[in-house]
Amino acid sequence: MTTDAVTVRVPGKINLGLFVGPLREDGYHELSTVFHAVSLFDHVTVQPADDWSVHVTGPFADRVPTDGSNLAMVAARTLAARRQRRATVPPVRIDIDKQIPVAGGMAGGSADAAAALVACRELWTLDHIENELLETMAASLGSDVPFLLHGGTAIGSGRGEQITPVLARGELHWVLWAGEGLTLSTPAVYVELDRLREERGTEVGAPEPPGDLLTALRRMDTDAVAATLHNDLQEAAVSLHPILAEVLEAGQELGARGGVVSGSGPTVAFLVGSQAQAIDLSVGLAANGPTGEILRAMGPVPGTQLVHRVGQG
Ligand SMILES: C[C@@](CO)(OP(=O)(O)O)[C@H](O)COP(=O)(O)OP(=O)(O)OC[C@H]1O[C@@H](n2ccc(N)nc2=O)[C@H](O)[C@@H]1O
Ligand SMILES: Nc1ncnc2c1ncn2[C@@H]1O[C@H](COP(=O)(O)OP(=O)(O)O)[C@@H](O)[C@H]1O
Repeated sequence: MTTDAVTVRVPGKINLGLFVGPLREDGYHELSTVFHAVSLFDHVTVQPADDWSVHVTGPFADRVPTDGSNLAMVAARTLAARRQRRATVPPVRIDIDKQIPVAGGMAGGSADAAAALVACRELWTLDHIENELLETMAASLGSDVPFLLHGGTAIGSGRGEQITPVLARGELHWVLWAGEGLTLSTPAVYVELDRLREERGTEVGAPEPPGDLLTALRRMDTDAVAATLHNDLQEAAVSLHPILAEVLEAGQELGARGGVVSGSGPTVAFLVGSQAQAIDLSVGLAANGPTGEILRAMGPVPGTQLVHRVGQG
């Protein structure tokens, strides 16, 4: 049977803990982060075509590039280059249903790259490309990409690309605030953190995995998780977009157990105790908080998953 189209589902992520070490010589910062995949999913479909192309639909589609810079396209071509050592592969048309906010600190581009790797491996029946090699390719595409292959809750170390799964029972309920048209560039936020640290003369040591957060996750104690949410990039994100301080305050006043900027932001993630509380908080934020899109999600959820394969033959 030949496969005509493959669809893969992939989640966005938030960082429950993000501890940033010193700037390394290669331009990256040493990290210790706790990634958490949440139930906002992009769907990426690949099918053979005459030319390479990307087509994006969904609420955030107008903010996503459809040229060769789209990370799903970069990923597919990276895998094709690998395959071409053995045989040529036809170009693919890539369709992305984009539900993860763009340039929001939820790794939507990285998610699409991870999905494209898995979808094209299936489409091109590259069974000899094992998960380990796929992870190496994922890391070459971006520091967040290996986590999106795994999903769940996991520690990221190195520059974030080395993944160790974390035991986390049960579910966490989230309300996400994504500023309409508000974006932040990841490198710009890291640069701002370095600037703030230099201004203050802060000594920066090697980042450590956060023991208190990991214990709270093992017990799935929502209040303890809320109390240990932490992001070293938050002050840099707030410095670049001061409205984020108002968003964090509004969420707390409206009943969130805890709140944190996700990754480099500007998406803000609020933790609540149940689905009912998530509905209450999202209604409150929509009515009384700073203007933004309010989304609800739960985590942890799995990483890339094959959801559909259409074949003939
Ligand atoms: C901040 C985080 C937290 O999970 O996520 P986002 O908020 O972007 O989703 C990540 O560290 C982002 O990872 P990702 O978006 O994959 O970044 P990459 O493409 O690897 O790197 C883009 C740029 O970010 C900076 N960078 C990234 C990772 C890292 N550990 N140190 C860095 O200084 C570097 O300037 C690098 O050139
Ligand atoms: N498939 C994609 N989805 C989203 N953004 C993409 C994609 N491919 C490339 N980009 C670019 O990557 C930038 C960062 O997007 P994203 O991964 O959503 O944010 P973040 O790094 O904050 O998590 C966007 O501004 C966009 O120009």
